[in-house]
Amino acid sequence: MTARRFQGGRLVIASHNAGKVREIGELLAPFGTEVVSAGALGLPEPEETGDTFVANAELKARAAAAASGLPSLADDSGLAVNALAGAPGIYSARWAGQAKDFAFAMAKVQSALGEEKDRSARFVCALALAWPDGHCETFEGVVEGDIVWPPKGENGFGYDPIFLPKDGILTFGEMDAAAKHAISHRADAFTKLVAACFGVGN
Ligand SMILES: O=c1nc[nH]c2c1ncn2[C@H]1C[C@H](O)[C@@H](COP(=O)(O)OP(=O)(O)OP(=O)(O)O)O1
Ligand SMILES: [Mg+2]
Repeated sequence: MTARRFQGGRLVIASHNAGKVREIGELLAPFGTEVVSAGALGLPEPEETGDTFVANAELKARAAAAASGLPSLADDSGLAVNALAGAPGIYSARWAGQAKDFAFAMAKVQSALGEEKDRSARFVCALALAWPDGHCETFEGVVEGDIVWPPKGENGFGYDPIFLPKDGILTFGEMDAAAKHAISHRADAFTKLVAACFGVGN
């Protein structure tokens, strides 16, 4: 099955996370797509009742497309730590609580790991592009790495200061945007989305 192509016009970024909205804008910049965020349109933040990243991305994209009447792109992502059986996983945002306190969420990851030797983890990103008629395309990306402590760097968002990508020397929190986009889970998912829905001749 070939994917449905994005035909141009306005695209809703169906996220209420400013860090994500910024990164998605940077990743879409080369395509000249006119974007508007869910927040700017005053769209509600749907409850994330899915039990996978893909299910939650689909649910957010479909809700935004139905409410706005525009194609909508959602991102559901998170940090999965191997020694914690994949936690916080789809609960990554919820670990930061109502206050969205990621210093607290990062400390929770570190204390859950304790003396554990296996600090391997991955960031996962599911992207869903939904149209107002209910059609939806989904893509997944991943980046492998390790949890480090203490947190390092002021760049990025969320758990970036404790994520050291495999074979890297800087955490995502220390990298500039371009360096993160060269390897991130979000950029990996984007490459697949672009090839399927924005590419020439499919
Ligand atoms: O590149 C990343 N660098 C650091 N942390 C990250 C990243 N990508 C996801 N994360 C963490 C933090 C985020 O809060 C959570 C996603 O949770 P998730 O529900 O998908 O997003 P969200 O609630 O923050 O915004 P929204 O649902 O409106 O898009 O995983
Ligand atoms: Mg969310």
